[in-house]
Parts: sequence; C-alpha cells; structure tokens
Amino acid sequence: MTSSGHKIKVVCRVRPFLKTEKTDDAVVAESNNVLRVTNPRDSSKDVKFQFDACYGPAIGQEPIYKNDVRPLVETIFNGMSATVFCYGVTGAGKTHTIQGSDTEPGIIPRALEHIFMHQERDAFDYDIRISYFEIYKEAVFDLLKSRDSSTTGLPIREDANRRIFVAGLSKKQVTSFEQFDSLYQKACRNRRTASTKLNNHSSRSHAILTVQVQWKDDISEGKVWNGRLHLIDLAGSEDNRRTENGRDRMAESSAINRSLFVLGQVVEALNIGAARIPYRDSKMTRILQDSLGGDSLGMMIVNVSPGEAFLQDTHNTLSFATKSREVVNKPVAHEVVEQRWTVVDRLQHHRGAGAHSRSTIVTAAANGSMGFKRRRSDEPAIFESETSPTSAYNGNHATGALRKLKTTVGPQGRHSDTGVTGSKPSTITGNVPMRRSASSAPLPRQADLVQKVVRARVQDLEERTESTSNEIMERVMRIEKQLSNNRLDSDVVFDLFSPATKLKTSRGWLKYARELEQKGDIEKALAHYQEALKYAPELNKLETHISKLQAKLRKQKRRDSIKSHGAANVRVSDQKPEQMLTTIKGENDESDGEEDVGPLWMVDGLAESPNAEKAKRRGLVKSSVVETKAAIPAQKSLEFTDSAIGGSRPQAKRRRVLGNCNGGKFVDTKKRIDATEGSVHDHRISFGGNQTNPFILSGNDFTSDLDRRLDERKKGLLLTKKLMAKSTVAARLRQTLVEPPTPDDRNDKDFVMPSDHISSAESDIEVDLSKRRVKKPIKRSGRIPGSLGVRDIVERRLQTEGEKSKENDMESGIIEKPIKSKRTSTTTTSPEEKLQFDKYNDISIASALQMINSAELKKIMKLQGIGKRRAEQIQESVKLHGPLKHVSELQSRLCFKNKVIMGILSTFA
Ligand SMILES: Nc1ncnc2c1ncn2[C@@H]1O[C@H](COP(=O)(O)OP(=O)(O)OP(=O)(O)O)[C@@H](O)[C@H]1O
Repeated sequence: MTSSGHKIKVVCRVRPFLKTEKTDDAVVAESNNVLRVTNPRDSSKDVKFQFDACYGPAIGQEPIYKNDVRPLVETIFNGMSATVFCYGVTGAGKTHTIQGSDTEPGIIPRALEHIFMHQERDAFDYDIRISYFEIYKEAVFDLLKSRDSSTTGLPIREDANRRIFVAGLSKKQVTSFEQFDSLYQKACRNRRTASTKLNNHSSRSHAILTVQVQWKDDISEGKVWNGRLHLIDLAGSEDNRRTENGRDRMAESSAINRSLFVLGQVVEALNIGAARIPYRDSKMTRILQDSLGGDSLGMMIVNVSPGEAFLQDTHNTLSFATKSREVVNKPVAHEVVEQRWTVVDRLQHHRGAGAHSRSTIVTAAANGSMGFKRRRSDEPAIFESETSPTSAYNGNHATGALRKLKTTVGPQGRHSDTGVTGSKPSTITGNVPMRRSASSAPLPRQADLVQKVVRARVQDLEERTESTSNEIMERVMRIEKQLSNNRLDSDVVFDLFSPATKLKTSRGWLKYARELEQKGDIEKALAHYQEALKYAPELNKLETHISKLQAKLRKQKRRDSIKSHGAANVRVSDQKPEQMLTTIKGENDESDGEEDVGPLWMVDGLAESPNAEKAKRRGLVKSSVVETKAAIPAQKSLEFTDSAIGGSRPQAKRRRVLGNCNGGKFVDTKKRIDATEGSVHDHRISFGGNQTNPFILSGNDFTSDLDRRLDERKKGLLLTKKLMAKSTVAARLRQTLVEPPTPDDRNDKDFVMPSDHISSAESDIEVDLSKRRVKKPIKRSGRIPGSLGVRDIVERRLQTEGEKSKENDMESGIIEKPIKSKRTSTTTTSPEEKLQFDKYNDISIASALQMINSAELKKIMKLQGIGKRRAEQIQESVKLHGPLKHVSELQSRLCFKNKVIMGILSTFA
C-alpha cells in the first residue's frame, strides 16, 4: 500500500494437469505466496515469482474465495467498488476460477450467494441489480439480452465526470440467488465460446458481470449507498501457432491479443507514472479503467497452466502479473448524492423498475440535490453513474455514518474488519484518502419542501413519460447506435438540437445566405437559405424569399443557356412565347391529319410538350425537357438557324413542326436543310423523335443519347447515319469501283468489268459530297450494252422506294428502309435489267465492304452477324477475284437485310 492508495492485489493460481497432459514440475507453488517456475531459456535454472497469494493445483475453489475474494465482496457493503479479474493464457483456468462448474462453483456464484446472505441477514433493504456483458472483437454485447446476427455492439461512454459506462446496458434486479442463477446461466449461454486446440470450451470474449448493491442508510441521515462488484473473466491470450486457429478464430484471437497487449501497456504506463495511460486503446481497458489505477479496489487472479509445455506463456503471464502488482488504486466509498439518469434509465425506471429507485431520487433530492441534475461523482461505473465519492470508508471504520451502522449491526455485522484486513496482506487497510461529499444535508424543513416538489415532479414525469416512453426509448437507442458507429444522421442531429439552438443555427445560415445574395451568388445563397429554413420552418417569409430566388435563378440559368446555345445554333428572336405554340402532327397518321398533342415549347434549344406523356405514347417525342409556360422567357422565342439533317418522312414532318415553332411561321424545310447539309454536326441536341427515327437537331446533348441508343439497339440505321456523315466514304467507294480487275476476273465470262462502265466515270462522276448528289451526268460511252451506269443503279433503287422516299433520300442522302420489299414490288424493271441491277448492286456492296476500314467492318460484322473470318475472306477474295465471285453469298447474306450496306450505297447516290 502506498500513502495515497492501494496496490492491486495479485493472486496466482496454477491449474492441475489435465488428463491429456504429461506431468512435470516446471511450475510449483513453493509457499503460499511464491511460485517457482523453470526458466524457459535455461531449464537448469528456476525463476521465483512472489504474489499476494499463491495457489497450487491441489487447492480448490473455496479457499481462494474465502481468503481473497470474500474480503473484497465485503467492501461493497461499505459503498466501495471492487473488481476481480482473471488473467492468463488460454486454457489456464480463468473461466473455471471465476465461473466454475456445478460441482465446483467459482467466484461468481459464491459472491452472489454471499451477497444474498447479507440481504437476508442485514437490516437493510438492499436493491441488487446485475448487468452482464461481453466484449467480443472490440464490441460490447449485453449478455442478459438475447441477440441475433443483426445485434450491434453497445457504445461505451464517458459522462460529464469522466466516468465510463456502457450505454443501453440492461440492469436486472435480482431478489434471490435462484433468480440470479437462472438469469446467469442463461446469460452464460449467450457468451461466445469455441473449441480450440488448447481448450475445448475456450472463451472468445471478455465477460464482465457487475453486481450493484444499493441501500438507504436511515441511520446515517438517510443516505443512499452504492457498492459495486465487477467480476471479470478475460479471454485468454493465444499463440495462434499452437491453437491452430482458423480464419474466424484468428480474427477473434487477434482482438483478444490486442486488448491484452493494451492491458499490458496500461499497467506499464501506470507503473512508470506516465502522463497518458492508454485506457482508450481497447474497450476492455477502457471499461477496466477504474479497476486499474482508478478508485475501486482491484484484484487480479493470474491463472497459469502447469507443465513445461506452457513454460514460455507462464513466464510471460507471471512477468506481467508482477508488474501489475505495482499498480495503485485509490478506492473511495460511494454515496448516492445526485442522480443523473440517462433517458433510457429513466424510462426503464418508470416502466416498473420499482419503488426503490424512485425513493433514491427522492432521497437524493432531500439531500439537497435533485435527480436529473449533473452529478458530481467520479465513481467508477459500468452502470451509468449515480453516486459520488464520500468519506464513508476507511480501513478502520473509525468515523462516519458507516461506523455507526456497523455498531448497530452487531458482532455478526457486515463490515467486519477481519473481512478487510485479516491475516492476508490487505489491499484496503490504512488511510484510504477520504473524500467529502460536496453536498451537505439541508435543514429538515427545507428537506420537506424539497421532497414535496420532487415528488410532484417525479409524478409528473411518470405521467408524461408513460405515454411517450416507447418512442423516446427508440429514439435514444437509435442515437446511441449511431454514436457507437461514429456517425450521426443529420435528422438525428437535428432532433438533438433544442429550439433555441435551432433558431441560432438558422440565423447563422441566414447571415451567410444574405452575404452571398449580396455578392450575387444566388445559387449558393439559395442553398444557405434552404438550410436556414430547415432549422426554422416557421419562417414563412423566408419560404417566400426562397421561391423568389428559385425563380430568379431559373431565369438566370435559362438566359445563360440561351446565350451559349444561341452562339452555336439558336437565334433568339423577340417574338412572344404565345407565338411558339404549335401542334405536332401524328407521324404515323397516314392521313397526315393534325393530331393535337398539346403546345410545344422550345426552350434553351430543347423542346418539350407539356402534354409530354401523350406525345411519348404516340412516339412523337422521345426526349425532352418539360418547361412550364412561366419558364419561357417572357419576351423571347427561339428560332433555329441550324437544323436537322436526315431525310425520313417523319423527320421531315418534324422539321415542319420546328418551322411552326419558329414564331408560328412555316419555314421552308428544304431551304433550311440546304443551308446545313453536309456541314459537320458535332453539336447535337435532341428535339424529340420516336424509337426508330430519332430526330436530330444540333447540340451536344443528343450525341450521348445517340451513342447510347446505338449500343442498346444495335440498329444499322443509326450506324448508317454515322457513316454517312463521313464524306470520305463516298470518295473511297469511288476509288474501289475503278480498281482494275484481276486476271481471274477477266477470264470469268460472267464478270462485268467495272471499268467498262465506270472507267470514264472516274472523272465523269462527280459526287457532290456536301449534298451527296450526282451533279454531272455520266457519260454513257464505253458502257456495256444493257448494263447500267451508277446513276442508273441509284435511280432504279430510288424508284423502288417510291417517290416520296426518293424525295427524302435526295434531300438528305439517307435511306431509311430496307430496299428488299420495295424492290420486289418494282414493276418497271425488266428481268434482264433486274439481273444487271443486282449484279451492280452487289458490286457496290462488295466494294463497300472492301473499302470499309477495320473498325467500321467490325461494327458491321457485329450488327449483321458476319463472322470475322468470313468477312476477311470476302474482302480478300474481292481484292483478288473481283466482287462478282461473291455476289450470291453477299446477296443472300447481306443484300436484302443489310441496312448498313444500303446506307453506304446511298452515299454513292
Ligand atoms: N483449478 C482447476 N481444477 C480443475 N480443472 C481445471 C482447473 N482450472 C482449469 N481447469 C480445467 O482446464 C480446462 C481449461 O480451463 P478454462 O476453460 O477455465 O480455461 P480458460 O483460461 O478460461 O481458457 P480460455 O481463455 O480459452 O477460455 C477446463 O477443462 C477446466 O475444467
């Protein structure tokens, strides 16, 4: 013992050899406090360790309890806190010592029996409560509650007095040993154990049982006393090379080893008087904080295994234990002078925890301090704090109320000095530093008054909490859980603020918002105003202001957007929005009748029908942005100076729609197209369009949409359009067509020399790349009689598509539909001509295939299902033998189904 405190008592226990173990005398209890151990480094030498007590393998449970634990248990009836914990490597007998078995009950059952014996014997009405939890992989779990896989760990908290407690831990009142026993047995089954190579029933967690004994001392001016006993079974440190733990066990094991390592560091730091004690580095040390260098009485039972096999472990354990003997605690007795219950406690209390707690509050108040105030206590606790240190205890019980009490109880009294001092080296004798209670009892009259007020408040609280307890309980638990996970949802935080704080916070946001608004940063200001509103939803004016700002911001954004779009492809005219109202014609409507799908607004280069759903259902509008009427700039309408490419009929129709939008005037579609044809449209936006015929305007937005659709639908049509955009396609196609035939080709009587009809065309045919139109007539000279020129081919094909399609194609250069059905219905082509047509068509196809670069080829192959090898073969063969060799295959494979090739052909047109 030091002048200012008590050293932790360290007792060593050697377990007997198990049946499976080979006996030797490596570890021997030489006397009742000396252990002799063979030096693991040099077996010819021994090392001796001295402890407060030492128990050999032959000693049973009873002597340990009687000699060393019982005196500590006695101290709790003096309002002290005591801790007993078992330390040692796995399989050394910790659980056996603390818990025991049915035949050999350990410290826990014995201590409880002892406590209940007091209850029967003493004149006081003890309120005995237990809590039992385990620390498993650095998470705290309540063992008195059943749990499932979703159960999360309980948080460890520190209260205002820096006292540690486990938040949300259940406390069960027990009135008899039998009741405790059944509760405890059940709880033990909840504890995590597993079989390892070194212990069939190895504890995988640290288990902490706390027994709280509280009573009212009517003799000593009605004070309420609070004693606690913490009985701890630490998980054993493990050498995983020996345990042969699997992955799961390893994770447990590393958590165990780590916490024990921290325990070692804590002891080390305490011994050297370090400024920082690393209690916080593990949950176990944090909880044991008050038992290690704190203000409770501490005792460590060091369990060691006998035999040479464990020599190194034993040596390490004993070295640690020796160090721990130096740790000094400063025990104090605890009188309940104030209460600061957690909300959960209060609720639990009011749900029926019994009259005792209530009387505690009343008593506390009568003592000059009201429950629910901040407590002053710095008592160690695993339960939430309820007490404060007082001067009640010293080893001789020379003074104070407890002395009176002891005298009253008589010779069999609870606070026998022998229990504390005795023959054993006492940990709690001597001059324990005395702390005076900060409170002093009020005068009797005042006390009456206070009691009355308190009763009224308690009653009121009971009534109010009854109805809302469940809800509050849930909320509190939610907060606790979130805190334990180091995260707090904003709504929870919000919930925690008081009305005054909310108002203050709101003001803070408002201040920033105003500053930002003054600077002209409306977007940020708006965000700040919205935050402010969250905290003060009652501010109606603020709500209105926010709406105004939102409108302002929308306008501003639109203006900016129009400006930027206007530069590229939109001209802003001064027409009124009403003039932009239009209707869309039903695209599938053969009669071309007008179908009202609602007004079409054009804003920022995008279009939308307010009746968008209807329009979408009809496949008229594919993608769009809905803008309300109010959102249209008041004085402006939009006129597109850059417009669509594409030549399908529906698209043409939509172009008209676009024209209609243009201030209500019909704009000559053709003219507009002419103006933009052939230009590179790297800016595209979506104006609308249905699934198969996307309607393309200029602007960036559509490009990604186009790509997406391309991917999704794998439509040759879209790809065709892409290819068409490349003017080089046509040029390359031309080049291919004039390539000289191979000798094989010449020998083939069916082969028609391309040069025969095109050779001169190389210079004659002039494809206007920008308009994709053949300008100069082809010279017919040198053409094989009956064969067709390129222009003829094109014309034939266009004929088959019908006049309207032709018109479209000529306008835009895009052939949208497969040629097959139309061509077969052609009546104007003679069989002979048809044959020629097909041949030339196929020449074109093959040539087209040849000229396509590998990336394009890949796409085509993918889309059309042509194998890579086959495509390469065709290309090679076309190079060598000329295209006609493959006409039939290409016909069957491609001609009538390959939209891509048709599209390429159309480029040539
Ligand atoms: N004093 C003893 N007398 C008889 N048997 C004992 C004694 N101490 C331990 N044993 C036996 O040794 C084995 C291991 O003991 P125990 O489970 O208590 O070890 P432990 O230290 O708690 O191990 P772990 O840390 O792995 O939980 C058990 O079978 C137990 O019955």
